[in-house]
Amino acid sequence: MPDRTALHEKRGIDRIEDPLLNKDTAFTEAERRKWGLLGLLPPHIDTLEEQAERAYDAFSVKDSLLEKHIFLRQLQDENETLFYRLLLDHVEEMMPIVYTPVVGQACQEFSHIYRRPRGIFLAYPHRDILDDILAEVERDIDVIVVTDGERILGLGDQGAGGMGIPIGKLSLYSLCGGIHPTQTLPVLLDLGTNNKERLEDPRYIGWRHERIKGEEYDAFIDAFVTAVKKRFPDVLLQWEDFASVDAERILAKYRNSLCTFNDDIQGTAAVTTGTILAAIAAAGGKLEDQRIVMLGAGSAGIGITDQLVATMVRHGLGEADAHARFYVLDIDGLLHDGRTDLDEVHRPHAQSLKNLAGWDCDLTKPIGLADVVRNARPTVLVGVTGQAGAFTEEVVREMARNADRPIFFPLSNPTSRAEATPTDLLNWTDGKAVIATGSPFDPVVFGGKTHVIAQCNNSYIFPAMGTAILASGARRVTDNMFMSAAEALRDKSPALKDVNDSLLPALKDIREVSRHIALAVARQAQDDGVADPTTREELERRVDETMWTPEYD
Ligand SMILES: NC(=O)c1ccc[n+]([C@@H]2O[C@H](COP(=O)([O-])OP(=O)(O)OC[C@H]3O[C@@H](n4cnc5c(N)ncnc54)[C@H](O)[C@@H]3O)[C@@H](O)[C@H]2O)c1
Ligand SMILES: O=C(O)C[C@H](O)C(=O)O
Ligand SMILES: [Mn+2]
Repeated sequence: MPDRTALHEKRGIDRIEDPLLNKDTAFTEAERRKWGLLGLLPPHIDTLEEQAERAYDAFSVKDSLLEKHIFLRQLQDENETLFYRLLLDHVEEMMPIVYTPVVGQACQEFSHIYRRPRGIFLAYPHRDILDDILAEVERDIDVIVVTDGERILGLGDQGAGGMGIPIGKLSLYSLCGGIHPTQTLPVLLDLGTNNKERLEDPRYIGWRHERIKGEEYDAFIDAFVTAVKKRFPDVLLQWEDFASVDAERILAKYRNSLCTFNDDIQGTAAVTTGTILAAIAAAGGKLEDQRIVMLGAGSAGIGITDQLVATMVRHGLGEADAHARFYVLDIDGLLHDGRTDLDEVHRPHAQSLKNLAGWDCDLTKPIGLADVVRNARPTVLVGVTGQAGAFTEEVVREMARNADRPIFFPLSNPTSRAEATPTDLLNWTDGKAVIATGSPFDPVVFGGKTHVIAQCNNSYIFPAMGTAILASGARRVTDNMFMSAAEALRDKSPALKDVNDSLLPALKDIREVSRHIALAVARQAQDDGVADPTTREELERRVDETMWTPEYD
């Protein structure tokens, strides 16, 4: 635990204005006297519960989702304990407001709804003094989430507005994983933006410049990582919403030199593997018997395919046989070994043209999704394109002709980017579709049956990853840790007990689920030798100790 003694000495209005110390109307009479707060506060003394009820009333009268987001963000900046108490009391209602999907709109509108700063903005013109900037952070930090804002959900380049994402992700570290908010730091690397609308917007708060790329970009990232290692040597550094090429290069370069992971690649892979395993187990099948189409070959698509291949290999399949079960498509169609435009990351995922002999389509032209589904007769279709409607009616109906319980995962965020809606999927498959989405959707009633739609979002994984790493003192993040997370999530699937139930546990149980995953991951870190061994009881004790519940000290 960091030493927060110095911060605790704040008095008067400074104490009220510090969101980590503020109790507002819940300061007791004794505290008001001790800290010079008498007169600054109205005389009534509330409990935290009463404050949460008042805050909920105020939240409820806001008439747009963005207004609700602004309200909650403001509360977070005023009183973090109350913010998290309120969120925990209303997880299902409020998580979509502070996180996906509304956070997407908040990033797009960031410069217009901006109230006050949170976290650290590291802009390119300050590239020589990143150390000095981080040295000014008063607190010891255990978790950083960093973005350069270039691929914000499926909404593209949002420049400095991308800061909404690290803020939202870290809110979930505290809400779901129980990491104390004092220990978290959102970071925005401002290397410019190529979003014309932002550049032309007089209100834009970012560095008004086209994006820096190439060697200068890499040097900036290197200076950032060096500065982080110097100021916070043991920090967990999570990369989020970078363009795919940068995401992969950065992860490969730094994953063995500090405790770090990329959430879009690895967190997404773990949640999707866990959810697919649950879907298949619930239907009585085996992963290694599936034929899987991955629509989208970016960070998410490649990360998910890699982990599913690794899972099949763990289940006894040879690596080549496992790869042959996947059909991965990018914007130019199916990846196959006849294509000359594939890079190193994509080549292992290319189908062999030999395997496609006999396909009823022109193999010399780009092979689209409809061709793949007609010929390969897949049982699972995952969408990670950022393209709404990419699962067309034709494709979905074809899937339903070939599989009893076709599995559809339109995972793109936010809601407006989902490859298909659950309602369409159920209509087009006569209710046979097994569905999980990236953004939250309401349950759908079809044929008199209510289908609860699981939200297959990396939010089931990354907060637990943080808890596990802090509790175990892990020094690196291994692939096995993500495998353990996926399996631990699968084991919590309500569908394993009742095939008609949701594929994933309800968000109201997210703390319990995160704790379960965190324990599995922490144990794996020990088994992998990246954390020091302890007894199981000791590890459990540390996980529980790491998980803060929002209460006033
Ligand atoms: N549910 C989750 O937890 C989760 C996690 C990560 C990403 N995502 C979502 O997945 C989407 C993609 O994320 P990413 O990081 O992989 O992005 P990315 O930009 O790295 O990759 C997008 C990929 O989709 C391909 N593509 C685009 N249009 C296509 C089309 N019409 N047909 C076929 N392929 C097409 C591109 O060629 C590219 O390979 C985003 O919308 C993001 O919000 C969801
Ligand atoms: O942010 C999310 O909701 C999930 C994921 O990290 C994404 O980029 O879409
Ligand atoms: Mn992301």
